[in-house]
Amino acid sequence: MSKPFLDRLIIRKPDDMHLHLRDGAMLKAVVPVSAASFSRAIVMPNLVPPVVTAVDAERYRERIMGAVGEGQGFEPLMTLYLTEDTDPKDVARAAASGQIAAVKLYPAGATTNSQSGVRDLDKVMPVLERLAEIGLPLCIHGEVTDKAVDIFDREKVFLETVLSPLVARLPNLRVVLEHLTTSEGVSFVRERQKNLAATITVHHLMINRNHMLVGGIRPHYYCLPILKRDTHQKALVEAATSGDDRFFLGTDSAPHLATDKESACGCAGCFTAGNAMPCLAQLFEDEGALDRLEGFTSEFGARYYGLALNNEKLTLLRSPQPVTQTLVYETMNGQVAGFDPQRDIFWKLEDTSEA
Ligand SMILES: NC(=O)N[C@@H](CC(=O)O)C(=O)O
Ligand SMILES: [Zn+2]
Ligand SMILES: [Zn+2]
Repeated sequence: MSKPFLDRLIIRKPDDMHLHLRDGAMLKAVVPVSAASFSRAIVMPNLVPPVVTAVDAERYRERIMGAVGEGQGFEPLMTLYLTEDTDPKDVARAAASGQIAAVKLYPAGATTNSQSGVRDLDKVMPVLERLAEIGLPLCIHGEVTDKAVDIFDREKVFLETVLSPLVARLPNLRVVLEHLTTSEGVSFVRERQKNLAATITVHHLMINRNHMLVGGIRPHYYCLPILKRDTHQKALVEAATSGDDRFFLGTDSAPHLATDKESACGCAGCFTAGNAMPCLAQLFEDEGALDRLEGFTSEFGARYYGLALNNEKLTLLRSPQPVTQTLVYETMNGQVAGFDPQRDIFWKLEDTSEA
């Protein structure tokens, strides 16, 4: 028997556990896009200059709130950018006052605006020890930066040479391995009993490196960690749709101006905030796992971070025809390309703009 046909899906409003909102004109353009689908977001601190102190985070939070659209609700959950000069006492104070939800570790040079990140893990050990004591999560961009390591292997090598010894040394440190891209990463998370979870992005679930490189190079799919081969994509889909609560959504929606990506040396990042939820509804439906979407997008992340679940709802509608995706977003400084999932998406957000 065929499954009952659903044309409306109402779920607890999602949280985006990994999001880039930038600043200035870009911030104004992208905050309302995220707020349409998400109640809360873990906001990445890789601005220029980075969000390093509690005061930086507080000011940034205010700028974000100033960009939330009329009638929208949105709660930014702030993070601090870990540097080799970060003071453990400052972090503990900011955590105790509720100003931050996590600290973010960027290996220096690994990704966009990571120059101020960590070169020598020993230098930040006092901060990590304090995080383990107070139970504040450490979000990690898990790639090595060694020039000798192939870009497609950088996550796997990070797990072996950095994360494995780190979690052995600090078993009480609550880690979020961000934007997981490999089957090795999926296994690594599954094998640990506690204090390790991973975010998975929409783009790593929907596409693989062939979509980026076959028939022409598509700069809007260039992101870090770089898209891997389809076997890894399949492992991520399996993890995300399995109902295992150690895997949850972090879109890593990372807007750059189109001109900065369509370039001889283009920026890394995919802007997925606008159609993240319709894409995921399609993916979970195609996998026969629509009943597991809500856990992945709206429950597992909140629980890992020790947050109450959202009470608001998000309604997704299924249309009989594929829905045209928004591929161009305007900002005061230029255009940003929306994510093209390269497959038919029948789901869309309910339009709540009319009274
Ligand atoms: N993911 C990306 O490709 N880019 C992110 C940085 C990051 O999350 O690594 C960005 O800030 O542009
Ligand atoms: Zn990253
Ligand atoms: Zn990111």
